[in-house]
Amino acid sequence: MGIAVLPRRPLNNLYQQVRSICHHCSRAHSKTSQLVTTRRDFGPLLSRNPSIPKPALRSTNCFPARHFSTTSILCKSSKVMTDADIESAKRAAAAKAVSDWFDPEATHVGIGSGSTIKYVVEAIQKQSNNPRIRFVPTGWQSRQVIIQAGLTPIAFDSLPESVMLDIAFDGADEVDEELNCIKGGGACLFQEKLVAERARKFICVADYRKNQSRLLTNWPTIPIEVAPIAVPTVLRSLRTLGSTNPQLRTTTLEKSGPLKTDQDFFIIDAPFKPLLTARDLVEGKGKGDGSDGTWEVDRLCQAIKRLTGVLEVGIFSGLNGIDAEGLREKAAGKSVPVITGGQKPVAVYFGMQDGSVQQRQAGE
Ligand SMILES: O=C[C@H](O)[C@H](O)[C@H](O)COP(=O)(O)O
Repeated sequence: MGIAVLPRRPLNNLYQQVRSICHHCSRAHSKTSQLVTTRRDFGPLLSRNPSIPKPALRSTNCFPARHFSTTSILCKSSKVMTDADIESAKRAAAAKAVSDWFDPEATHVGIGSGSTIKYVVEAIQKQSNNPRIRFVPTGWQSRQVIIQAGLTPIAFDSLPESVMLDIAFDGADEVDEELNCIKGGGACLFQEKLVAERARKFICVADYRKNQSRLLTNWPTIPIEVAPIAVPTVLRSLRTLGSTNPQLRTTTLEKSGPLKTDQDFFIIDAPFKPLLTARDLVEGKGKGDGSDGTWEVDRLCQAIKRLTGVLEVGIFSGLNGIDAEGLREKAAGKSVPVITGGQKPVAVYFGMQDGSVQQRQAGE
């Protein structure tokens, strides 16, 4: 099941905006369709909607369901998905991704953050007990997952200059058909981008809810990591770029104030209209530079990144590891800047509702 929200309306009006679409039949549900929801996912966003009630069966037309992990929508033609089903989907995708891409003889492996990555580490553990592999975490939680699995972490800034990671695995909040990703739903994005760019190949693992043709279809906002002192300026600038209601992310405990990242920075969540792909630009579906209200993924990422006070943007776009390697080979021996790996995954694995795993590779 997926939830779509009418674009360009303030987040606090979501009660009026939500409509639901069945991933299985791709039709909007009637007003009598019901959801079972849980507060487990999207926690940071809940703080902006303190009046959100406890998990319950509710009518889809009065519930901000896209800010929750939707565990079932009672549609005749669709499988009812429980939390356990979604976790199984993540585990299946992780197992397949690791089996296809993890080399037990690797020396350095990047490990992302979030709820899916623990299944990746679980699958790695089953495949290898090679003590020589060093695992590079992307934040505090990621490091804990590595340590608890009995694997050996190495800090990103301890990597020898010449070392590139053999591979990096990570999750995503949404992936489009060109494999651009939104990341940072769990407030990790800066270190994830460092690690993805340092890897020869980045492999993304997610469940079916993240599989969308365009970014900002189901996931509502772009997470942006910002220096605390710059928050008001960046919020203003984001509005001029076309984000209707960018919000500083707070913790679920209101008195704790803004949520802090691993760098002690803040996160702004900025909604935009669904983003164009590079192909959309070629097909003339919009200018993609904000001037006509449309943004192409990579251009929006660059425009936000240029704002003073922004540490990093939760859009992973541009080159992937294979593209970057091609450029490195072309540049060999020439005095050009070092080209690191790409931000985009070379392959994405989605755990599907029916228990299967759908794989999408760059260039398909
Ligand atoms: O900030 C968190 C990271 O970008 C995660 O990789 C992303 O939010 C996906 O997380 P999950 O695997 O929990 O869906």
